[in-house]
Amino acid sequence: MTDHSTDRSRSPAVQPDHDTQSDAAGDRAAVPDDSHPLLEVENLETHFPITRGLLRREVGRVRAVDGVSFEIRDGEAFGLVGESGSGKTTTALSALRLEEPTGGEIRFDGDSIMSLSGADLRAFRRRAQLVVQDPNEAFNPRLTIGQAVAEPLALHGMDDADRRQAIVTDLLERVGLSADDVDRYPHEFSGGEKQRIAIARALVLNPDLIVADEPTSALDGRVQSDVLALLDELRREFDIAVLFISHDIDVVRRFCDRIGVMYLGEIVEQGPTDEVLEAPAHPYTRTLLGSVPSLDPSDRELVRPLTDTIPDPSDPPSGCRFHTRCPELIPPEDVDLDRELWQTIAAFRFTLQADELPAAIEPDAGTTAVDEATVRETFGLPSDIPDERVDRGVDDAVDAIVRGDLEVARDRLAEAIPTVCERSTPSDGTDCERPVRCHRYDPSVDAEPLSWP
Ligand SMILES: Nc1ncnc2c1ncn2[C@@H]1O[C@H](COP(=O)(O)OP(=O)(O)OP(=O)(O)O)[C@@H](O)[C@H]1O
Repeated sequence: MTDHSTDRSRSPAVQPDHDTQSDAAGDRAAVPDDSHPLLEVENLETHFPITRGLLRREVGRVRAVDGVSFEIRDGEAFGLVGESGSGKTTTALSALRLEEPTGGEIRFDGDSIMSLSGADLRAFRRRAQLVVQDPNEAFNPRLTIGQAVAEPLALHGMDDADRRQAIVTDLLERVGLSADDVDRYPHEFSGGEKQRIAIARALVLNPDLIVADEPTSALDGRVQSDVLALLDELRREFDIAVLFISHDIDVVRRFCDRIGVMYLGEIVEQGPTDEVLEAPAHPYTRTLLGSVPSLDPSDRELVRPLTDTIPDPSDPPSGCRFHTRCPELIPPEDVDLDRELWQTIAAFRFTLQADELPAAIEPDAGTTAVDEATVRETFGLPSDIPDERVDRGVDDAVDAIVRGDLEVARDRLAEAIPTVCERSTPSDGTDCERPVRCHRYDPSVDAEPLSWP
């Protein structure tokens, strides 16, 4: 692998131009589209085996990351956003080979890092640094922060102690601490200060890429904002690319040039931050935002998933992984119900499937058997549905619930309302100007793409 770090004149000891702005939002055009791809992730897969017994026989796999592709250009901030468990951290750790990918390809500065080892892997790690969520994890309590920040320099062969000291004090001042702090210990600093020191430590080897995994989520509001502004300022000063992990859309909005939205191990939508957040195309992105943006804030349409249960990544739903929660689930071609009724019936089906049973109809909750009226009322189901097949399926399912046979209820609904979203796996659709993994953007599927005001 070629080491370009010496080509670059952004050693921490060099004074860069301080005339930068701390809020990323105003300066997104700073990364030209044709700039160099620094990190290329292609079809990345990281599965964790689930084992049983003394012989640790493999009985399944957690598909934490399952076919993820993105790239980050020089100096660009790319964010991964999604609910807890969607695979953001595993993607970030895999990109650094701190977690071993089980498939796919990762290139850094044009070279594959998949089979690096020994000195080559160390050289790569020098250029790609990690900042973790909890700054307490980042420090050995027995080392002063001066020693902690200098440690990577010594490990990578800088023997000159005076030079190390000069770089460390310079960096500490840049992150808002004082040169006098070098002899103090981690416990003497607040959480926000420790995260600043962790950032100084990540910068000390003059990296090209920083992977920041929820770097501010352990901090309070104001401190969070200051640390974020610092990270943003430094990445611009030193022209560092950042892979930024967060479940907080507002943080990502402020910091990232482009984002990828993750759900159950996949990126379902990616593109420039403003475009994705102002015109979210994937139904999952809309549920993450909680509403569809509108020019008139009083006209915002609230968007909620059909069910709250995130499926198990060791057994993800077939077809589109979001289909069990998707408010835009595509009805069968021959079914023509109004949108609200269709959503009610789909929510009925997937609530039963997820075992999210409301207390009123839990089979073992009450002393009296549940009756049909209660089931219909609980799920908001009308007594008559203007589609014969769906009406019969819902009737059968309601009867089965009254008998306490949930298995039959689930089967009847699955038969009555099949959907392409469950049957086939979406590719990144072509009816949208950016990659969106949803059947609604597949021209061969009979369904309207989503629009926004
Ligand atoms: N070492 C591991 N062994 C088995 N399963 C794992 C391991 N690490 C992560 N997982 C599982 O992989 C899935 C993705 O986890 P990951 O931490 O990457 O998600 P995340 O989006 O970063 O969530 P969070 O925001 O909660 O950290 C989860 O189901 C998690 O339980």
